[in-house]
Amino acid sequence: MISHHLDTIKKIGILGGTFDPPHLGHLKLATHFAKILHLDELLLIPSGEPWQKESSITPAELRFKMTEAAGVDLAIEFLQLNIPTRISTDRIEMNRPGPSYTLDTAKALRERFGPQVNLTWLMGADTLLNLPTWNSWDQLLNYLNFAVASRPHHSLSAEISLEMKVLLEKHQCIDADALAKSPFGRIYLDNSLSVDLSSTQLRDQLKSLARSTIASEHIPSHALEIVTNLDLYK
Ligand SMILES: Nc1ncnc2c1ncn2[C@@H]1O[C@H](COP(=O)(O)OP(=O)(O)OP(=O)(O)O)[C@@H](O)[C@H]1O
Ligand SMILES: O=C(O)c1ccc[n+]([C@@H]2O[C@H](COP(=O)([O-])O)[C@@H](O)[C@H]2O)c1
Repeated sequence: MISHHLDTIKKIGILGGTFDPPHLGHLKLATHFAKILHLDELLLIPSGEPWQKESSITPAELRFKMTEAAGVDLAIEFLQLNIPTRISTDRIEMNRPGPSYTLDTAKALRERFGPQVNLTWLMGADTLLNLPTWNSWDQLLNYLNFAVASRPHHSLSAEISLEMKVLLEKHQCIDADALAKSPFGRIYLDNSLSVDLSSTQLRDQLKSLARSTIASEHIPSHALEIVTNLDLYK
């Protein structure tokens, strides 16, 4: 009876990022969590004003277009893998003026979807390590769960701060199912991903002569079309 009720709770995953540009690391993260968390929906949310990034980032509208295009590649992958999660790219942070604070987004999504749904913010290990620098970070778990994927060069065990240890002691759950049962307030650490890719590395590679060969292996094809057509990152 109880488990039947829990199975009917809607599960929404959120992948926020600068996406400058989107890459296969983002797609693998999304695919992995869509599968193991049995997500009904996945929102890709390009940050409007990523206040911790350099000022030289690509304009938000172009990053949105690339993210939306990457969403098409992701949808094709989901179809091939029989993952029923619906994907959308959301303007919520682009429509809000000022620095993009995740807490504002979390509150707005909670309003939009209601108190019952499972809202889970997907992230790589680097993001969890950086969390204590975010605006009002200690309030985020009142609205969201966190699903955290391992990422090369960002070791949680080696780099974790004392405040993050305290947070994990209080909120960490043992498996993906436990997280899926709670609308907010849980952290699940997952060790199965190891994708050695970053947007920074790709932007550097796109400046080089071997631009097209390198990029096509690591940037989803519809997003790469925009990069190529607009000659981005040269
Ligand atoms: N290779 C990866 N493995 C696991 N998580 C990743 C990977 N790449 C990005 N992510 C996660 O995706 C989210 C959005 O990342 P973002 O758009 O900043 O990409 P990035 O590659 O980290 O960019 P940059 O190199 O510009 O910092 C973050 O939570 C980040 O941890
Ligand atoms: O809320 C904050 O202060 C905050 C600070 C840094 C990053 N974030 C969010 O974290 C997500 C990943 O960020 P980034 O910088 O790795 O692209 C993205 O959705 C950002 O808006 C949020």
